[in-house]
Amino acid sequence: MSDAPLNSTPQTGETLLSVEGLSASYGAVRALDEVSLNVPERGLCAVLGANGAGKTTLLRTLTGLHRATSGKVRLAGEDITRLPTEKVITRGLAHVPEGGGVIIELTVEENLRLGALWRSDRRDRTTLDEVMDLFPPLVERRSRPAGTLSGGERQMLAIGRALMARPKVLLLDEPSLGLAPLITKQIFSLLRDLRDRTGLTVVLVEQNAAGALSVTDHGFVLNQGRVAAEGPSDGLLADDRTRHAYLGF
Ligand SMILES: Nc1ncnc2c1ncn2[C@@H]1O[C@H](COP(=O)(O)OP(=O)(O)OP(=O)(O)O)[C@@H](O)[C@H]1O
Repeated sequence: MSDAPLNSTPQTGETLLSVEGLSASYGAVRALDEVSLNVPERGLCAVLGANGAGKTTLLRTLTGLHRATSGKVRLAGEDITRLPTEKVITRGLAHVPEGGGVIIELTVEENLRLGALWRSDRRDRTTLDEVMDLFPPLVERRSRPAGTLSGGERQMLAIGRALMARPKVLLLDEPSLGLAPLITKQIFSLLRDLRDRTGLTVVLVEQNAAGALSVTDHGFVLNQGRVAAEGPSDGLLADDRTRHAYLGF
């Protein structure tokens, strides 16, 4: 999506994000153990698993916030495994952390502008207007402090801020956390619309496995730092063994 307008039409694509044998540890705790997965261009993928399965560590390692002990991460064919986080962002990976991380004292617009800080080009205004178009509820709240927004609106703002960097891939860590079921559903549909309208590639980390599988195309299930199952989301939803063993429903 980096140079295309935010409303360009999606087409099917090849592998955009490739993870090969990725391992990461916290001291003696091996949080990721040879994780391999491929995310296609314009894919909408879920990464699922119980508490402590390694989902957050996977996202943090992809974006250079945590160092891999071995393995490779490639974005559009380029090895980004050892790049510092700011370079990973400029290459096209944007990360919405758990809780969104918006700054409540700043206005909606100021939060959005922060997302463009790492961009090398200076088309701030175009991107701000494009992002506002994607999230109509943010337009009328543009000058209000982010602290006055509802939980769902804050999550929208966090997503919008990540889009300001014009990413190729959007990584989201548990956007449903703390949201009511109806709002969670709206955020999940919004991600799907975003992918459909802009061609963005989305990786959605979730503990709400049923909700995430109902909106994504493909799912990866982590268990104790390893990929325990993967496949089309509707297949995983129908797979009793995987659901009972790893997804808790
Ligand atoms: N800062 C840390 N220091 C030590 N161990 C950690 C740290 N962060 C995570 N871990 C451990 O690494 C493993 C993977 O944790 P991670 O947070 O990646 O899992 P998760 O699937 O995101 O879980 P959750 O859904 O609870 O966030 C767990 O065993 C966890 O206890």
